[in-house]
Amino acid sequence: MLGVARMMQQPVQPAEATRSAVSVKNLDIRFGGKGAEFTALSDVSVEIPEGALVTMLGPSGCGKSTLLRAVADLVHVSDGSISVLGQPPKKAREGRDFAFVFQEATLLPWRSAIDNVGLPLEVGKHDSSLPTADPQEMLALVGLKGREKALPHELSGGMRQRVAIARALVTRPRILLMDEPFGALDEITRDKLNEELLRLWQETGTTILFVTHSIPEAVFLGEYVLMLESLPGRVKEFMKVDLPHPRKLAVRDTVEFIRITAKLRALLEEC
Ligand SMILES: Nc1ncnc2c1ncn2[C@@H]1O[C@H](COP(=O)(O)OP(=O)(O)OP(=O)(O)O)[C@@H](O)[C@H]1O
Repeated sequence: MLGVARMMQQPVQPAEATRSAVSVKNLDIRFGGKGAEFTALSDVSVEIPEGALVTMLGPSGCGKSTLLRAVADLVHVSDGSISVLGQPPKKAREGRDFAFVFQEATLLPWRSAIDNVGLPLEVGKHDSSLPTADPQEMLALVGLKGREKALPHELSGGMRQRVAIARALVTRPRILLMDEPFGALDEITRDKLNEELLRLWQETGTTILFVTHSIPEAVFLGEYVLMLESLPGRVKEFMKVDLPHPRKLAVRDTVEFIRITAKLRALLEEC
């Protein structure tokens, strides 16, 4: 019966279907051994269009990070499937098709900003077929031109996170997976980085999957918002954000922005 229901369920799709960067079909993720099994994600289906910036919202523990980690081949898929640019996540990882940015910048404290950015290139330097970008250019792209030689402790939290983003971009990933990357930053820095991320997204054309706890951040950044509900984690909503680009922070004062955030807040309360 479950199988029939699953076959009938269609993946949640954006209004204008384009090529998918990430295709998730009937995904189940369970943790723990037999008898102590916990279902983190159940029957999750979603299509992330190539080049889209999709923000992910949902109550704590609903499985946002688990979904991101499954796309990155860091979590075992119990049932269903994930396809990243038409291949299994493991293949996409080997081809460096995606990069991950975490809440903490996790820079090597003894390496300068430029050497931290260049680190992924050292790891894959034996394989000349892998795409690379110039670390200096990537630092300039995130607004850190002139700070190449600075050590992580000489940079602010926001600057360290920019270094982490530059490091993620240095392998020219087609997909950027971001797990609450600005969650630990103060509001002013976060606002600034939000605007910069939108600029980066438009300049690079990278597909971005971005986890956040902030509804305004999800709406400001998102071309689409994916909302998960909890226990077990399921898709609650996949919504297009109809706000024009390029977006500036002032868009948050518009009636349309307030309407969208109110709608999402109401949905979140149901989760
Ligand atoms: N490796 C693991 N082993 C066992 N349970 C896990 C593991 N990873 C995650 N979980 C569980 O899966 C559920 C989803 O966790 P996840 O971190 O994905 O949620 P989240 O939505 O990202 O939460 P938050 O918003 O609080 O960061 C939680 O109940 C968590 O305890």
